Amino acid sequence: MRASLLQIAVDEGESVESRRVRVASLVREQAGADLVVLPELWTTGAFAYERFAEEAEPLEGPTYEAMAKAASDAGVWLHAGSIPERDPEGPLYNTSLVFSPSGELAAAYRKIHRFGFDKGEAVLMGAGSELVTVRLPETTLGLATCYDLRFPELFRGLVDAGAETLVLPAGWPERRRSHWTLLAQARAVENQSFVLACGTAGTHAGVPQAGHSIVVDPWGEVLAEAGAGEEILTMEFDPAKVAVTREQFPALKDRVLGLERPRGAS
Ligand SMILES: NC(=O)CCC(=O)C(=O)O
Repeated sequence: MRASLLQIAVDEGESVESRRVRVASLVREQAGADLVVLPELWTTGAFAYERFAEEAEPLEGPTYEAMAKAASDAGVWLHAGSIPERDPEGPLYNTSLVFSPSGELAAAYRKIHRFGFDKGEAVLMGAGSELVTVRLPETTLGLATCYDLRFPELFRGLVDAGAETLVLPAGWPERRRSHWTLLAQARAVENQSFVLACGTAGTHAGVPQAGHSIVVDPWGEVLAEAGAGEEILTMEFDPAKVAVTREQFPALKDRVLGLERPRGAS
């Protein structure tokens, strides 16, 4: 499979509308790829908390429309990163959208773990509660977003639901870049899955972004890694490697579920 990760620069000097048009055009240029991946909240920036409400869109809003069309124009599966979604009957959500090559919505995933502890996304957005997988002809995608990377149980749930390729849009800061690389490799090794993690470049809300989008194979080898700036990371990977790795080193079969708490713990 050929995948292109579009590591978009999110800077305040560019309006949301211009960036949307620019990104749609970059997606169109990926015709011939099987899968194109965009970062988290690339319209506003993942740390631009004060912009979430003003730029929030209904699920089928302007970003949805532009990305559905770009996916069908390019004839690619498109993980369109995430948008600040305005649910008419609820809070905002950090929602990822996946489109088929004909521009149909194949899946929407509301980020489960919100970042910020007692501020930012954690208080401004609602939490998703559903694991989401997407069947492509060559592999099954498991969806997660940015801070989710720190929660291995989510990825185990995705693997139990059939995921072989874990796709993670992010807006990860430069400050914690070492965690990004380490955790992407850990999720790949422990789940014997590909990890495609696409971050942003640039600086928004005063937070320099790490970039360094990364593709890791089920053995934990880094197949491709971007630099810090805006970049299109294109690479080929063989989805059959998941089954081979799981068969030759069947550690997933040795899981022990339902371990008891230590005696005396409440
Ligand atoms: N947008 C995010 O989820 C940021 C996550 C992050 O900075 C971290 O986990 O560290």
